[in-house]
Order: sequence, then C-alpha cells, then structure tokens
Amino acid sequence: MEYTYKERCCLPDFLYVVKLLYVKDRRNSLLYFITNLLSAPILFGELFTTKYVVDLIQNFNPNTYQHILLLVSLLMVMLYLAGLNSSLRAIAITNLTSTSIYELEHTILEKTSKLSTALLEDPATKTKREKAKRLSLIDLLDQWTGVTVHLITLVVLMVVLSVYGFYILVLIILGVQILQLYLMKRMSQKVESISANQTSSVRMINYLVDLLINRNSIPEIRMYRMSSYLFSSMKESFTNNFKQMHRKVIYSETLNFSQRLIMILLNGTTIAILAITIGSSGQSAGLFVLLLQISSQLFIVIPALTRVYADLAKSRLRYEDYTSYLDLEEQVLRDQEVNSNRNTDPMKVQVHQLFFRYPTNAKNTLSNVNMTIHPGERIAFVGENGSGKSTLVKLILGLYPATAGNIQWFKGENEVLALNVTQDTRVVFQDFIKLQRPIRENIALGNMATIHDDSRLLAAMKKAEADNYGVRLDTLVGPQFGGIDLSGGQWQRLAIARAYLNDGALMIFDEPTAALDPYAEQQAFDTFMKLGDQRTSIIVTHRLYMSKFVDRIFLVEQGEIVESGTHEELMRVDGKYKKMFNRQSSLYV
Ligand SMILES: Nc1ncnc2c1ncn2[C@@H]1O[C@H](COP(=O)(O)OP(=O)(O)OP(=O)(O)O)[C@@H](O)[C@H]1O
Repeated sequence: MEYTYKERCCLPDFLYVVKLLYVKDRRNSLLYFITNLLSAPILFGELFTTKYVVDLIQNFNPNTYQHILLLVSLLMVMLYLAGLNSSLRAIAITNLTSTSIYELEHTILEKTSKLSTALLEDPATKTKREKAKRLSLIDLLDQWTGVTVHLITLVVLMVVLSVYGFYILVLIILGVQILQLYLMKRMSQKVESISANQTSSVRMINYLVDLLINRNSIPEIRMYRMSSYLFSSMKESFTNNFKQMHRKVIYSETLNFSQRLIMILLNGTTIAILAITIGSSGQSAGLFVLLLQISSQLFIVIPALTRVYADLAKSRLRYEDYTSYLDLEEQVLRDQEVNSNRNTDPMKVQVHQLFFRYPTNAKNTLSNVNMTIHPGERIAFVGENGSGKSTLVKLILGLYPATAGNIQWFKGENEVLALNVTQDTRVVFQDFIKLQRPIRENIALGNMATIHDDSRLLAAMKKAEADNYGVRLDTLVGPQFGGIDLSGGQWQRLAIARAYLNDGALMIFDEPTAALDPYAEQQAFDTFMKLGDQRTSIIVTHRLYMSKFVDRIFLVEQGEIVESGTHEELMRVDGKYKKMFNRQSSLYV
C-alpha cells in the first residue's frame, strides 16, 4: 500500500498540536515559541556584527577603536544569548515532551472508551490504534518549527547573497534544495509505509514474547515443550520484519548518500563562485568573512532543512493515522436524564427475531431468538460449549448491536436505551477482570461510589467469603507488582463480592462459580437466588441442578433457543434438556 497524506488546508496538524499544548502547558509553549523566534535574529546579528568588526579592523584608525570594542562586546552578548536561548529551548522541549506523551495516550484511551464493543474487537481497529500511537506530538510540532526556522534562515541567506549580486549561486542553491526536499519526502513516505505495515506482525511478536514469559502460560509451555515451536514462529515474524527493515535501510541510505553527494558538489561550487567573484572584484575583508560564514551556514541549514522536512513528512502520515483513529464512529453518549432518574425497578427484556454475527465471523452466532423476560423473573441459560449463551448475555447487556431483529428493555412503563442498560445491571462475567491492585479496587469495581466506604466493601467481601484468607481492603493482590497471589477460586470470590455492592434492575451471572469448590458454589448459588428475589436475574450455567430453582430455563443450541420452560415442564417434554439433565445426574450416582 502506498502511503500518502491528504493535503488539507491551514496546516491542521500544526494547529492541532499548538492548540493542545498551549491549553495544557501555556508557560512552556510560550517559552518554546519565543526561543525559536529569537534563534534566527540572534544568528544574523552574530553574522553582521562579525562583518562590521572585520571591516573596522581592516580600516583601522584611532577613532574606530571604541566602536570595535563596542561591537566585540555586542558579539559576546549575542553569543551568550544564543547559548541561553538554546538552553531555554531545551528546557521547554523537555517539559512539553512529557505533556505531549501524556496527552496522546490520554486522547487515544478516551477515544477507545467511547467506541462500541463490536468495533473494539475488530482487529482493524487494533491496528489503527497501534498506528495512531506511533505519533509524537512534540516531534510534529518541533519539525514544523524546524522547517519554518530553517526556511526563514535559508531565505534570508539567499536575500543577502542576492544583495551582493550572487544570483546564479542563489538559483543553484534553490534548485538543489527543492530537488532534495522532493526526494526526501518521497523516501520518508516509502519508509513510513513499510514501518506502518509492520504493526500487526510486531503485535504478534509481542504476543509470543508474552506467552514465553507469562506465569500463566509458562507451566503449559514447559510441559508440552512448546518453547522451540514458539521461538521458530517468532523467528519467522522477525525475519519478515527484518526483510522489510532491510528495504527501508536501502531506501534511506541511497537517498542519504545522494544527498551527501549533492551537498559536496554544491559546497565546492559555492566556494569556487565566492572565491572567484570576491577575488576579482576587490571587496572588503568584512564582506569576505560574511560570505564565508554564510556559505558555512548554508551547509548547516540545507541538510538540516532537508532532514527535518523528511521527518515532518513521516510525522504527518502518523498524524493521518491518529486522526483516522479519532474519526472512528463513537457510541452515542449515555442518556443523562435516565442516568439521574435511576431507579431499581426490575427490568423487563423483550427479544424479538434476534440475529447476531460477530464482525470477525462468517456465520451467525445467534439466530432467530425470541423471548420475553418478565420483571423479577429468574432465568437460566443452559446449553453446550459454544452454543451462544454468553453472546446472548452480551446482547442483553446492550454491549453489541443486533445484526437483525431487536431487543427492548423496560423499567415499569419506561423504555431503557441500549446504552443505559449496563448502568442498572450487575454482572459477574465468566472472564472477569483481575486487577493487579488493592483488594479495595477489585471489589469497588461493582460500584465505584463505594471505593472509600470500608463498611460496605467489607460486608460485600464477607458475603462472598472473600475475607477468609487473611487479606485486608488495602492488601495488594496479583504478583505482577509484588502483591499476594490468589487462586482461581479466590479471585472469583472477589468478582462475586462486586455483585453484592449494588442494587441492579437486572443481575447476570455468567458461570460465576466455575472455579469454586462444590460447597462454595452451592453457597454462591443460594446468594444469587436471594439477590435475584427482588430483581430480574439471569444465570448462565453448565450445572443443571442449579436450573431446578429458577423460574424459567432457556436451552440454547447452535445459537437458537430450542427449548424453554420450568425444570418440571422441560423434564416432562422428554426433550434435549431432559437428556442433558439425566446425563449429568448419572455422573453423580
Ligand atoms: N468476541 C468474539 N468474536 C468472534 N467470535 C466469538 C466471540 N465470542 C464468541 N465467539 C464465538 O461465538 C460462539 C458462541 O460463543 P459463546 O461464548 O457465546 O458460547 P457459550 O455458549 O457461552 O460457550 P461456553 O459454554 O463455552 O462459555 C463460539 O463459536 C465463539 O467462537
């Protein structure tokens, strides 16, 4: 894929960064711009003062003595100012760098939090996000500034050369500069498109590295001697990346070499033209020194401008990736009115002709699902692995939009918007979050308003029996940052404790007890049943004995509801549920 950026008017990337940094860090932004503004005048001040000093020395007489001293002092002040200016500029850049890194990360995360779950799961979105993260806002700003400052310097140098009649030299320099800018821009875009295309294979390499060092995967990797297989997969990705990097280096080095060659030729031509012209026209020594300084400045400014222009072209492509991530469609914001009028009336859920397909799947995961869950009803979803139970739960939570058909939610007479469903829902997921943070935060996830309410947190912990392994609210859990290690069941109890922190209009337990021992499982189930007394609740389970105690059971098979009713009704119809139930019962006798 050839990478090009859309040329938009008014330097949107430059203005975006300037505005953002100015709002977030006004002092350093001002310092940065002032120091950059001053750098060109200070440089030209130095050049012309030197010229006048040399001219005065050439035409020395006792009256010029004081002038010379004054100009030399001025020159020293300017040299001092140049040093001070560049130190202040470095300080401003360092401070702006931390602001810009934080702001970029923050903007991308904020955007991510507004995307729909379906979009987030799309691998294309992940690649877009990784590409967006390659942007450096401060580099973009500094490259724009660099291009501007070098360009102004070059133009002034050209004007000075023109004033002294070196028109041909000016034309040659401008021609060479334009050619270089064009070539370097092309090279940058090519190199950048190669790097951008590597993001997904870099993700794969990171994943493989993580597998090899992650404590959860290490035991199995060692047991099954998978290391060498994983190493060879990693090597394959590395080799691929290496080949692309090789192409990248060839491109850039060819151009760098051509650029150096052009500069050498230009250097020789300039010195020859200056020497011949000045030698033959008998100009002042001051002018000679000035022109020599100009020529040496030219050989600093031209390569610097070319390099920074090429870097800018690269950053502008990254900026395009960044904006294309920020342009992704967001979920509609939550309805504030419903938010403030929150009540805990049990929820009614109506599912009508529902079809659902994951963006990455070829076929539907759910088909033709119809059901009405009445307020306060206790429901069980049962079915074999992969039948679609958790997917149905995610749709009932409003996390994914239906592919066809619809789901409606009601509290009393009021319809609840899909995006507000999660506000009044308490869920214990199958794959719950294990925060490598204090216990307090792990439990308070169920209701962040209680994070400092020790008595509520402790009560929830007690109910979930998560307090009987010698931990306190501020105990750090998870080994990643040196916290205590928990077993699968202990983590699960923390997740269950979250559910006790809230009054939800809808409670969902998606296999919440898989890691618990039978006694703890029984207790957890009793508590779910009690919690579900006043509100609509859904439990997803493989333990069919639990479904005996709910009001209605839905048996899911290959994404369809194939049977529904109470335990007794389903046992009477002599269908699939009965077979499954009897098969499980036979395992325990
Ligand atoms: N995020 C996803 N993206 C793509 N496909 C998915 C995703 N989640 C689940 N699936 C697919 O949807 C199908 C149903 O999965 P789901 O987790 O809903 O089943 P389940 O009945 O809850 O299974 P289990 O009892 O094993 O938990 C599976 O074939 C799975 O591959």
